[in-house]
Amino acid sequence: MPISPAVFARAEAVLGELLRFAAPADATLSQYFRRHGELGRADRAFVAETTFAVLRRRRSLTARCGDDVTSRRLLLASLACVQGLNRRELESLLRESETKWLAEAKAVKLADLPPPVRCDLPDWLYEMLVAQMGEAAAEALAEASKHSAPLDLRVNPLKAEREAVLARLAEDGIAGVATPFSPLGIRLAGKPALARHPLFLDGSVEVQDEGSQLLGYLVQPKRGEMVADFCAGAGGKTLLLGALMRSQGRLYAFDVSAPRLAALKPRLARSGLSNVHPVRIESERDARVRRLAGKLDRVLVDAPCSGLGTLRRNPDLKWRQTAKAIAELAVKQASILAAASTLVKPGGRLVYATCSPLAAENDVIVDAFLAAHPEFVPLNAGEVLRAQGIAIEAGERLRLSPLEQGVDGFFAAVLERR
Ligand SMILES: C[S@@+](CC[C@H](N)C(=O)[O-])C[C@H]1O[C@@H](n2cnc3c(N)ncnc32)[C@H](O)[C@@H]1O
Repeated sequence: MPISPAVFARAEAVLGELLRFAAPADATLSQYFRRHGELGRADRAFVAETTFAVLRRRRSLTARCGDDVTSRRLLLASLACVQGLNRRELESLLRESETKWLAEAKAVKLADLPPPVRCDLPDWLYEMLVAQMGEAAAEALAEASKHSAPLDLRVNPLKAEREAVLARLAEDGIAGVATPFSPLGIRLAGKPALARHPLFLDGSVEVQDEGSQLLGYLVQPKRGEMVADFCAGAGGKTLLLGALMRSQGRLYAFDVSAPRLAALKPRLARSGLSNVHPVRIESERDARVRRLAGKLDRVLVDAPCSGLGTLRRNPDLKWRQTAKAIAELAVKQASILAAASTLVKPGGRLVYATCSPLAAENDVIVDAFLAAHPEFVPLNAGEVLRAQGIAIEAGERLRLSPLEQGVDGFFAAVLERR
């Protein structure tokens, strides 16, 4: 089917909005779709996929476009050079005057472009990654981060078993397999709309990247324990922690954002959990936090971070983040980790995690914390996971990436109070 010029024009309009970077790309896209209810499912998918494809490779596509960089040309260059559509497939869209330009765009060799351009990273981020892991690894990570992520589900063990969920999904024509690491994960082959599926509505499954699921296993909460998810947000990890506790004990879901905690409410209702206590706090030094000092068995700090480990889902982040923002985040991360650590009782566990590959947000924060808090000692993250039957190659600190494990980029350190 030739691409309809009308749908292409929609993609052009959306890309124009996205490239202003006024808001997160997924929010801008959802708002556009809400304003344009007349767009069907296939058209929405085309708009979403083609515009995100440009965000993933904005810098190399810009280089291909030459002097005249427009949303239209970026989209055409992406369709031709990345998605590999030929002249005939693009016939319905191409203007006479564009054929020579497109041939030139296609002739550009990625290998001839400067490394940050061919990696589709801003200079500052490319340099940070190279300083940390070397050129080859930075380039490989950048490449793996340009692919779209699969849709992962997590089975809610209070409501269902993974095998039964897989069988039910297959009956409904939804192909999926068990994830290699998380005992509760399912990786779907496509991206079906699940919001109205009975398994989603009755809380048997939630959408959660496998990497995010593994962080719950690092916390490893037990029934009846006192636990806090310090930066709970909309509760992706809270729900797993609550289920691992078999809905027994007390699980505080702290966050400074009321809208995010509000988004946790319907998910909690579906999950069947009754041990979760969402609490909006003013800051990490809130009196409601201080009151729990020394009382908790496990605390997860899923710190606010650059999100640069989630570029497969949020490719706009690499263009919206700045080195200055990373430095500011680091100050916040250190402060949250220090405050959260005061809740942990002797023998209790503290897990610090981010969805960023940057040492500045990860090892630097944990190293400084350990230096200032000799009462905490590191546990080996790989051993913690393997002791639960999760066969993963990991050392003291967990480092997950789209390149190595095919999941979002996560970092986690497991600490124990003596
Ligand atoms: C990485 S997100 C959490 C994602 C969530 N844990 C999940 O799995 O869906 C970080 C969260 O930290 C929250 N946050 C920011 N500053 C905070 C603070 N000082 N104390 C607690 N939470 C904070 C943000 O509102 C955001 O929801």
